[in-house]
Amino acid sequence: MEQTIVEKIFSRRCKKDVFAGEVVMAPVDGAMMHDITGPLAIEKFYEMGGTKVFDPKKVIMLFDHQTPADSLNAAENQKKMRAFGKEQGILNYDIKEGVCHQVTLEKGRVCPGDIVIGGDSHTCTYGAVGAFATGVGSTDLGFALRYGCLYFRVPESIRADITGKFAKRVGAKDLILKIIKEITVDGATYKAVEFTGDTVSSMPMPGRMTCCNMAIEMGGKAGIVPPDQITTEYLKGRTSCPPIDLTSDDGASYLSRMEFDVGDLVPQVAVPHNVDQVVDVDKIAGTPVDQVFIGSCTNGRFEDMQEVAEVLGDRSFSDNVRVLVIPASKPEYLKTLRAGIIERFVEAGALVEAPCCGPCMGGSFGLIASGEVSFSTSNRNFKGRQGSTEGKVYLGSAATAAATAINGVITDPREV
Ligand SMILES: CC(C)[C@H](C(=O)O)[C@@H](O)C(=O)O
Ligand code: SF4
Repeated sequence: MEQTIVEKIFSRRCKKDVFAGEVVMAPVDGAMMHDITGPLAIEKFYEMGGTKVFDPKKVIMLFDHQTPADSLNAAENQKKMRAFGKEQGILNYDIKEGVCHQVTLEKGRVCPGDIVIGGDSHTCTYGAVGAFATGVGSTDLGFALRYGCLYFRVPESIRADITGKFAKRVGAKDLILKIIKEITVDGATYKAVEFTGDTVSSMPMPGRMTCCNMAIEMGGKAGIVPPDQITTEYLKGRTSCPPIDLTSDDGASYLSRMEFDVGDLVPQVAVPHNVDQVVDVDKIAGTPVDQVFIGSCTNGRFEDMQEVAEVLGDRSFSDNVRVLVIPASKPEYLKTLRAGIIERFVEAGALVEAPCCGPCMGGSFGLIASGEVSFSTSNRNFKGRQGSTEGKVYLGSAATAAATAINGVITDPREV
């Protein structure tokens, strides 16, 4: 019987043909843990009688959410994880590398066809390299650390066929916001969203990461892009993955198939307080903002920084806006630095911080007060997401964030 890419991955790893709807115990090829959910997973691991993790080489450990430790509690959690990493022989990237999902991919910890879990909902980002990757709770993570496997219900797939060429200043973030608007915040609950079509097959890795990252914002269990030459190029020099041919069969069964043409797509913005409340930028252009955050696992890569720099040119950011820029990882930070872009941002009035989650989830620094408005390149705008429950968060691309930071009001990046 013909299979989707996700069914193929589970069949390969379970060594038998499996299809959507089946519950299987599957081996995990990677387990990511960070400073927020890691400590509880460790507790669960011990509670289940664990002494040695299933394979220290398959555990990815780092701290990114509350870094450098912003409270005594965070410091204690990180201390606990450092000790566990040491005891178990796990390579711990600690606070030095940046946001978990960016780091996991750029360190070559995920191969096409892998099954990877992480104690974080945006683990679905790794679908960008053709892996099945999903966020799990700390109990599941603790179980996987102990046994190296986990129960999964093989998800049905929704296929998003995307065609056409993006207009200038329009890209992957606008596309995924448009898709979320169509599917809604729970329209893909426990489903895999497969991104295909000529727009995706020619999309560079950063855009694929942005799309897969936000699969969870539709309730998706996973997002996935069929691995191809772009994937191979990305993985080169990072890791050596066994060759694998992974595409869905023509007759594979999908829950639904959707088509999107990006040719006439305009910049999209998610307005408070849900990610599927998406409008064309002109509908809310002129809305004053207090803070602009450019960063996160969704849009904190060099390409995003480069686009901000292009939109900015030799101007300054608005005096009425606090502009926080946080490259997602050390290599992305260094690339931005070496291109002279960080210097430009600082001159223009931004505060550039070292790689971490920053204000993305309002757990660390850069919070907004009641009545304040944030424009953010991240992935969530729930009430209270970036500070006060009386604040508002708008989401959009790096280009739209840049234009907004220049004018101090939400601005169409094609018009600056
Ligand atoms: C802290 C963590 C559990 C959380 C997640 O799972 O996504 C965070 O990364 C987020 O973006 O809200
Ligand atoms: S950058 Fe934001 S969305 Fe990504 S892992 Fe950190 S808190 Fe979660």
